[in-house]
Amino acid sequence: MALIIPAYNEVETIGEVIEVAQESNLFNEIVVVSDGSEDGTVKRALDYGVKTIALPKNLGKGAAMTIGMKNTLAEVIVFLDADLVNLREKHIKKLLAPIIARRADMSCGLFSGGRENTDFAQRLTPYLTGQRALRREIIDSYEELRDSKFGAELYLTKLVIEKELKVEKVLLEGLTHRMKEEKRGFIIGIISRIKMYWEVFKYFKKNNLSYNSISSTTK
Ligand SMILES: O=c1ccn([C@@H]2O[C@H](COP(=O)(O)OP(=O)(O)O)[C@@H](O)[C@H]2O)c(=O)[nH]1
Ligand SMILES: O=C(O)[C@@H](COP(=O)(O)O)O[C@H]1O[C@H](CO)[C@@H](O)[C@H](O)[C@H]1O
Repeated sequence: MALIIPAYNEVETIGEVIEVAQESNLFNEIVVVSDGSEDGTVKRALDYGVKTIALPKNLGKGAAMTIGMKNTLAEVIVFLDADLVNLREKHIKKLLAPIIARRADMSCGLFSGGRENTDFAQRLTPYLTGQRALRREIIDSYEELRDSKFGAELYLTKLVIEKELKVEKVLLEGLTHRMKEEKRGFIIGIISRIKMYWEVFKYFKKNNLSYNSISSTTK
């Protein structure tokens, strides 16, 4: 089992995410992909002795996830964002349980009871969550994932629709993340948020997805 953490300038939080994952002893491998970070993300990851790939420039979240997958042979993959706050071993166990028991092909972890604003965002768009576990065999196009940028979660959601995969939604109690406005300040945060939703929207349109089908995957 491998944990992949795509990370773009997440020095504040990545250490805690790696530490919890290491202490859980659940993973054979932890792969951090720094997506052109300019802060101390790479150094912080290396301090923990995990496999760390430092991309020289920012290629987008989908590319970081793809490069992470290409750097492990593990059959079961967990994706966690690097900006999580209050991550606990129980969250990782909950994400993995449906996959290990073969009840589901993918699990989607949703913030619950962490902070109202981050809970709210995930109630609104649960199919965009970055916290997932899956078997690598379900990925049918690394190129598509690589080029998807913030459409990466919609790519995974599209797989669920096309392949009629079984998804289990799990509540990750007390978990939250640093919002863009908290990481980058209000103005740059809002601009990054608009850019992110634009990338999600572009992927949605390009792939002729329907709101009903994507939202049905995390009902
Ligand atoms: O170009 C990017 C943007 C984000 N991320 C990572 O993807 C995860 C989810 O990103 P988020 O939605 O929090 O967006 P951000 O706030 O980083 O724009 C985090 O671990 C980010 O560091 C990435 O690897 N490359
Ligand atoms: O929660 C959300 O609405 C967005 C943006 O979160 P923040 O601006 O960082 O609070 O983040 C989600 O969507 C992204 C795009 O699909 C994913 O990459 C993130 O993992 C997910 O948390």
